[in-house]
Amino acid sequence: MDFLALPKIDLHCHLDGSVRPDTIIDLAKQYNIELPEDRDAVVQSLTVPEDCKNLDEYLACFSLPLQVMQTEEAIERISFELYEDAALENVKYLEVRFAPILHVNKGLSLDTIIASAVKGMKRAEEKYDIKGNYIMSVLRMFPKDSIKDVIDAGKPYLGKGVVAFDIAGGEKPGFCAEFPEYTQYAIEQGYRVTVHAGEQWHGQNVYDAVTMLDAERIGHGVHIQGNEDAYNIVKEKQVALETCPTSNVQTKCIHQFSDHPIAEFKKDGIVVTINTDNRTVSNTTMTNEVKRVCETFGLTKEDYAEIYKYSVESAFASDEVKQHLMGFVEQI
Ligand SMILES: O=c1[nH]cnc2c1ncn2[C@H]1C[C@H](O)[C@@H](CO)O1
Ligand SMILES: [Zn+2]
Repeated sequence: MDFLALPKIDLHCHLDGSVRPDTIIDLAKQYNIELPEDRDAVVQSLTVPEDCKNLDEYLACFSLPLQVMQTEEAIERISFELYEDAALENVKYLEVRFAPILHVNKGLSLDTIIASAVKGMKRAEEKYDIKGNYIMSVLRMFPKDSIKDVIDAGKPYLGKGVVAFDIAGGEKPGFCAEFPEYTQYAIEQGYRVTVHAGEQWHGQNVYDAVTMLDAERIGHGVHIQGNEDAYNIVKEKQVALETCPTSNVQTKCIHQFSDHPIAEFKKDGIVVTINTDNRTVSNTTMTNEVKRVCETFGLTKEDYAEIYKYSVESAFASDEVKQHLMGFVEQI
């Protein structure tokens, strides 16, 4: 298979984890933000170390990108460049997520932050054969008082570049109990819902995210393995798992790539998708993720076509866009 040429879909990609290192350097110089001593050191600070111990250490790599992403121009540019990078490797549809509340440090309003991200995406959609949507993330460890503000700020963009609500950040057992009020509010406003769960070993969080938070998709979800209730509900309800295999190895969600359950899940009728999570932090691309999954687990073109179709079906896109994306299946 020519993995670069294959049509691809990425449903789980963080904006702040997917910034080009050279853009960070450029913007940091412009804004007088202190940088590590040379380009290699910048790349090192943005990319997860080989011996990363857990998700919390992984999340430390977001500090520098977030420092530069505090102006309209920076957010618009980074959004455009992410869609451009994906388009150039034949990603036909990309859902990008980020937490608007992490971009208010220099006084931007939530509206300006969201508008800038959407504007960069629209500019790339005009230039390249790619379509996209944004997902508004909130962080589990942050104070809850701004969550509804984020949901309200994204509402005018629903169907115009924003589609869904997500809960991200470090994962603790039982976190879902704190969030039904917020996912319910998001659903009432017209958002779709996806939740990061079952990434740091807590399969029960996946069950809770589906039953308590009405999550339609789950970010990662790897740890349904070992939790019968979680496994069964994901299978029965055909909840799509947004798996991000390279990231899962780095955060120690799994031990090594060949231990990833994606192929086993697929064989058993679970809806699996292949995604990047963070192109820069995880030092990956969709081409790399699809190649590694297909080669490690001996997946055929037909297997990949099925996974591609799962991604189309579970995308938070309009029917028109889904139909357009289905048109690429024959290129697989
Ligand atoms: O894989 C992840 N799990 C949980 N949280 C994550 C992951 N990747 C990124 N994040 C967090 C850090 C970012 O600052 C935030 C919004 O994109 O989402
Ligand atoms: Zn993620």
